[in-house]
Amino acid sequence: MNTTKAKLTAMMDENDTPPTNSTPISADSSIEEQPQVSTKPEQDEAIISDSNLEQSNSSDTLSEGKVQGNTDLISYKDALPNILPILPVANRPFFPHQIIPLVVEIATWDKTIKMVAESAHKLVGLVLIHNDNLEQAQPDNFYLMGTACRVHRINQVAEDKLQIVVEGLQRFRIEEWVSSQPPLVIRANYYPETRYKDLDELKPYVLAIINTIKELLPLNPLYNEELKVFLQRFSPEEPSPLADFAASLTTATKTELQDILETVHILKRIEKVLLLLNKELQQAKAQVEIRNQVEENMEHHQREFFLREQLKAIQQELGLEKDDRTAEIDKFKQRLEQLTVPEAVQKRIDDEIAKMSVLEVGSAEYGVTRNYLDWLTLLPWGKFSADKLDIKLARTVLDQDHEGLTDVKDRIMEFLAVGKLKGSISGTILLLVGPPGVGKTSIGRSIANAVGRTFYRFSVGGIHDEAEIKGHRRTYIGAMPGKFVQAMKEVEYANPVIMLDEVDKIGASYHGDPASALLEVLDPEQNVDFLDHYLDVRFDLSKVLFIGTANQLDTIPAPLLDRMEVIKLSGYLASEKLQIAKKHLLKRQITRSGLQPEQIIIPDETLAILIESYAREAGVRNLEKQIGSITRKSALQFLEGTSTPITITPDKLSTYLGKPIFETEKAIRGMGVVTGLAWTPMGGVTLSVEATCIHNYARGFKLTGQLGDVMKESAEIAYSYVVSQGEALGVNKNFFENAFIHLHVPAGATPKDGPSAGITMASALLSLAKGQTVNQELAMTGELTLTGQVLPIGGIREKVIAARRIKINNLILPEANQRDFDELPDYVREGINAYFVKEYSEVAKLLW
Ligand SMILES: Nc1ncnc2c1ncn2[C@@H]1O[C@H](COP(=O)(O)OP(=O)(O)OP(=O)(O)O)[C@@H](O)[C@H]1O
Repeated sequence: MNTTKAKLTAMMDENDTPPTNSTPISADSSIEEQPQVSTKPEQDEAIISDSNLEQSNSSDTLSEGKVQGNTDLISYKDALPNILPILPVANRPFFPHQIIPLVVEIATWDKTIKMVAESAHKLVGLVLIHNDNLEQAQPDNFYLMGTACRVHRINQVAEDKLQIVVEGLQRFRIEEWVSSQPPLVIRANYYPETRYKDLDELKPYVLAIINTIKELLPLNPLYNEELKVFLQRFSPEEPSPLADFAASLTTATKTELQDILETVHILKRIEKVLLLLNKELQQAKAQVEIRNQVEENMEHHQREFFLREQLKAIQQELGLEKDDRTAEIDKFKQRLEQLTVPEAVQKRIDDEIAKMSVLEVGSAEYGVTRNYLDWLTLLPWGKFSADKLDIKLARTVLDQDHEGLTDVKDRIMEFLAVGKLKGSISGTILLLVGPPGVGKTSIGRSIANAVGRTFYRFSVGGIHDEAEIKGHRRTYIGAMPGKFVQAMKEVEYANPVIMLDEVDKIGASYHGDPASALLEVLDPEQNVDFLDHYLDVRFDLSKVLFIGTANQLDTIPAPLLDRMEVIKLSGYLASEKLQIAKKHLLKRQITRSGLQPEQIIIPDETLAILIESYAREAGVRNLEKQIGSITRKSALQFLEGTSTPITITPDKLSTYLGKPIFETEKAIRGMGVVTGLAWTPMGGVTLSVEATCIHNYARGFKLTGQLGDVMKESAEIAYSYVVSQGEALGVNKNFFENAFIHLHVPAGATPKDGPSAGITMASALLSLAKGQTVNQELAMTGELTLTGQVLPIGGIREKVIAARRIKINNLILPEANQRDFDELPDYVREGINAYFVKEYSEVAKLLW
């Protein structure tokens, strides 16, 4: 033995105790790093020869190993020494049939290995310990039964480790401790291996073991190797090694295995081993089943994956659809190529695409993400149409589309001119105010045409929920962006003309305040960074030209109105309507009915009567409808056989349109009746204020006609004024003493309000009190104060037009409104005698 090795002592590495690396389940790993052991130790490497074994004390052997009955006992040939050095093994006992490489710690076991190496028999006992701590291998820690082994080879495998190859020979019991400190030495009592020849009793058991091992073989391929090694050394009919071998194959616990080692009685041992083997078989089968299931699942997934990949490849090859997700994502990416997306938005899009690539197709969240990406990529980020800003062209477009409206067109041209100088027409919010059908929408459309922008129109009237403007958060089911983002998607450019209809009818409710949300959208300070709740990224609305329309200003929230540039359209005179009808409406309706212009003639005279009797409102929408009825009916006549052009003379109007809707409007005349002028969102109207004395028993004053608070107060002021100033105005001193007066403003079903009928009501009372009918063809408007001052009122243009309609040419107007009147176009003022008054006394003089 060389010096190094002589110095070495051996111990069992704590990881080395399981039988071989073929053990089905082993808690240790280092064993697998051990070299494979050949069944026959190689002589040239052997350090210890197996010759010259000492004779054992055969008288010490126990008879437990003998099977009772007609057993032909053959003792194991080797005689073994009484005094034996031992090494501890952890985790599993070592069985007599096994050959195994063990690694031992030099520091602890060098003396033991030296002792073995220097002995003639080269034997060592391997004994299982209770606590598996090889460093604390004290006598009381050892089980009592172990296996005597021959050491075949010793190799140094590391600085501090030796490997020894051992072959199990015989069971022994520790009889006595000779040395309880390393090297540990005991006196052994052996249980020699016995051959049980022709023992019929054992045969079925042996067969049972063999069959169970056979069953185990296909379940765990590692058993094959073990079995091969075993069969090279033993006949399968030798029950004792077979039982030990079978036990060593199992994954039974340490104590179960030690129990097998300690059961010397062969039949009992075989029974115990069979139990362990069966348990092992069940476990192995269960494991195989689980493995099969897992494999099956994996195969299923793999197959699916494989097929999907193949399908994708084929589709791509054929240029067919890609899978939905890839196709969608590609679509989004393609859209982005045309756009200039802000960085923050691009980041959001990237994040969402990444999310979409991992979500399960068909899951709710996938749908939400896809919709969101759809919106994000459909908006016209950085996409603008070029403004024309050609002033001449704009004028031409406006003139082509609209008759009259000179002042409105002028305002718009001014606006465009400023835009041209500034280089941008955005930032201003126009508001077109006027009665229905006067051309607000069509003016807006013409502006868009003139500057070459896309036009989008929607009504904000009746919006009660802020979310309609700013969108719902994506967490809502069915969430949508607000109207403005929807509009942007629709128009495909980030600088359209957006027309907001019915700004005066925007509502407020418990769902937030739509008016302030609208303000946020319109305000140039805020709309650069407009944040829609759904979109959740900012969109620049500052390049949009917003045009609002409304019938009146009163109901528009002040902060909103403040930011708007108001352009008023005040309804048309009959003469204007005639021109509009001739130049625009008639042509349009003839084309729509499929007629040729020469097939139908509607003379001016007929149009004038049509306007007077069927379409008297401020706008021209109803006029257009009536013309449409005539052209459609004419078209039918052509289809029914008429071949000559149809001329619609005035007398034929009732055949086409039925009875006239309006009787010729005349001012009602009489004592206590005075014609007033009023403004309504539908245009100007005339109204006759009536006063009468119900009785003379008691003084009193009564009002009817659906009057609002302001108008009621205005009536009371008129009454107080006339009563208090009665004498000065020429009223009989006692007239009001006992008179119960009733003042009524027709039409009784129409709600009215405002102070502008003050002088009219006072005049009605005065007429009644004086018993004098007022001058014919006189109409008036003006607010009255208690001291008789006449204050200015609004809607002069509408009121003048209304007066003209009923052919009243003498008007009494507040002096403060003279400028408004003077600014009216000549054709509106034509033939009107306006009397401007400052005090009621002046009115009184004009009445008779
Ligand atoms: N001055 C005009 N010249 C030519 N056509 C006109 C003129 N004014 C109105 N029209 C025509 O009358 C019809 C009604 O006009 P439009 O729809 O613009 O009215 P509106 O003021 O927007 O009404 P509403 O307030 O009800 O929406 C349209 O067909 C329009 O072209």
